[in-house]
Amino acid sequence: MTIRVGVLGSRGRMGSEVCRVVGEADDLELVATVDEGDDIASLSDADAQVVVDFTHPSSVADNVRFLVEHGIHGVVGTSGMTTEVLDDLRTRLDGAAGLGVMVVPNFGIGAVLMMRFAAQAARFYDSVEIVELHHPNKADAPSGTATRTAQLIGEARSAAGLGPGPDATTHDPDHARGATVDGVHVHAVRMAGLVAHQEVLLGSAGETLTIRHDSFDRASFMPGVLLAVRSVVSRPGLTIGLESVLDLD
Ligand SMILES: NC(=O)C1=CN([C@@H]2O[C@H](COP(=O)(O)OP(=O)(O)OC[C@H]3O[C@@H](n4cnc5c(N)ncnc54)[C@H](OP(=O)(O)O)[C@@H]3O)[C@@H](O)[C@H]2O)C=CC1
Ligand SMILES: O=C(O)C1=N[C@H](C(=O)O)C[C@H](O)C1
Repeated sequence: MTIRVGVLGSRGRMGSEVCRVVGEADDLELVATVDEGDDIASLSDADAQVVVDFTHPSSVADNVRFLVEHGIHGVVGTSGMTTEVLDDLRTRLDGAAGLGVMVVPNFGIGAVLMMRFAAQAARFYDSVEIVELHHPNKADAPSGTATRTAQLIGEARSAAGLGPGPDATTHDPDHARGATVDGVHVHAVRMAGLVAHQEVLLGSAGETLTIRHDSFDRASFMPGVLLAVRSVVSRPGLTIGLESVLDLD
């Protein structure tokens, strides 16, 4: 059975790639494309079954609400879905039998593994910090991937009974120590020439471990996007990340 797919943010860096790979897939049909200024109703008018969102952190929550209200499955790559928005979405999906939304902080298979490895390593180290590095056109900081990684590390550290890492800083008027997400320092670099990269640095007496992932091309995200599009139709409710469809859970 062919899945009817719509794309939100279709003229953007990610959305345009998604349109291309969906168009090339034998089991998917691109039925609607929407970008800034277009009417979102064209997604429901075209009877899209699954819509992929790569828009902007300021619009993604409203977009997903539209999808749920119209009985359309969602695959969300856009960053900036807060805990409050996710909780609200979970509640809405509870009342929408059979409908699924996947919110995926990073579709790169290597990035999913990096997050998993970082969470596994977290309990063995006193210190952990994240450095995320992106192209300079990125709107938000820290990245969705870094935020998710920090949450997973924070959960692993609390489950292991670990408190904050050692840090004698008492004076940091310009926030040189970066943002703090779930107790983990996150540093954001924006630089011409980059696409999407992240290092997780872990340290204890006499050693460090660095886990690094690099997306050099947006092609790296496409297998994960296609996997989510094909999976979401049989995954009711809210799914966060690709881990469960990759059998990592
Ligand atoms: N999960 C993942 O693996 C990945 C996630 N991302 C995330 O995806 C998002 C998009 O990234 P990227 O493609 O680089 O960004 P772009 O700015 O290149 O693309 C976003 C597109 O969406 C359009 N847009 C903005 N608001 C709306 C709206 N309300 N309805 C329809 N279209 C809209 C923009 O139009 P205009 O330019 O006119 O505003 C633009 O064409 C970001 O949040 C980014 O972090 C990116 C890569 C991978
Ligand atoms: O804006 C990007 O480019 C990316 N955004 C996502 C994020 O915020 O983590 C995923 C990836 O890092 C690329």
